[in-house]
Amino acid sequence: MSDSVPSPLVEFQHVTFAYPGATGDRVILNDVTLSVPRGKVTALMGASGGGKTTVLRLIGGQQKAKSGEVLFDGREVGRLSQTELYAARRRMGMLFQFGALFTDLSVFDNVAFPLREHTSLTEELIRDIVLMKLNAVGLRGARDLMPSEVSGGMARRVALARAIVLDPELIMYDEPFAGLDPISLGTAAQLIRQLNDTLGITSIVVSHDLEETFRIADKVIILANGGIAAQGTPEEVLHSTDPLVHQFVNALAEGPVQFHYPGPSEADDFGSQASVGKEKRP
Ligand SMILES: Nc1ncnc2c1ncn2[C@@H]1O[C@H](COP(=O)(O)OP(=O)(O)OP(=O)(O)O)[C@@H](O)[C@H]1O
Repeated sequence: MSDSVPSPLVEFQHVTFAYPGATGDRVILNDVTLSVPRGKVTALMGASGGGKTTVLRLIGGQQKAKSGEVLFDGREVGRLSQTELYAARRRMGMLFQFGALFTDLSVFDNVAFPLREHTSLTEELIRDIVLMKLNAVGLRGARDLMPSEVSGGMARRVALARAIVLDPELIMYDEPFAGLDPISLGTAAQLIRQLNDTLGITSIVVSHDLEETFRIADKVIILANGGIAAQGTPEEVLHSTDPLVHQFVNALAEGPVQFHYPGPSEADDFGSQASVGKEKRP
């Protein structure tokens, strides 16, 4: 059998996940099947609260699927022993929203932290690795600065250097562009693409920024209403005729994905004469 396409690094097979709620379980993912190809940049997009971060947490084993399988490199994450799970997590880098740095450690020591914590490498080797990673994000010269002395965009890059310092096979970015100005955003996006290709890693990017994300992604997965509305190349997704996807790529507030988090009706909260969002005239 010829098998030239490598197996995906991450696969979800019929995954259902719910958070317990006061009035019963709240289903966040319902029978979700998706795959993340090796060596590629996969974007995970969808309306706020749609479960994107939950997908990352299921991959990292911080949450467990209610049913279905979450596979990392062919092994079911939910069935790993504690030791195996830690070993799997060391193969994953995670960069959460603002990638908080330790404020009392220099840029260098921030990046060195995982190496000192998880390896017994000599300080000499640590120095070389840290400077190599800082070089990869263009900040070798900033090694002695404290986090309070770097800009937001630079801090993001330091956090990125720290996330790749243990040479992960998979790197998960949760909203890496949040709060960045357009120029830093473009740089950050290019950096994600470049690191993916030069380090030969697999990247998952959760993002709300359609333009930049579609530009750097090889694959786009759109989550909506607990399921997958689309998955394919950016081109395929852009031309999807699915109304959910159309709403999303055209950033429409009204459509099959509801803007409002489920809750009491406006009439319940504001009375039957409510006209929320409309200014009252004096
Ligand atoms: N620990 C928790 N306990 C209960 N509910 C949670 C918990 N974490 C998240 N949720 C709920 O699960 C849903 C999905 O959350 P998640 O963070 O995965 O969404 P998201 O797509 O990443 O959203 P955003 O784009 O706004 O970051 C949300 O409605 C949220 O309120």
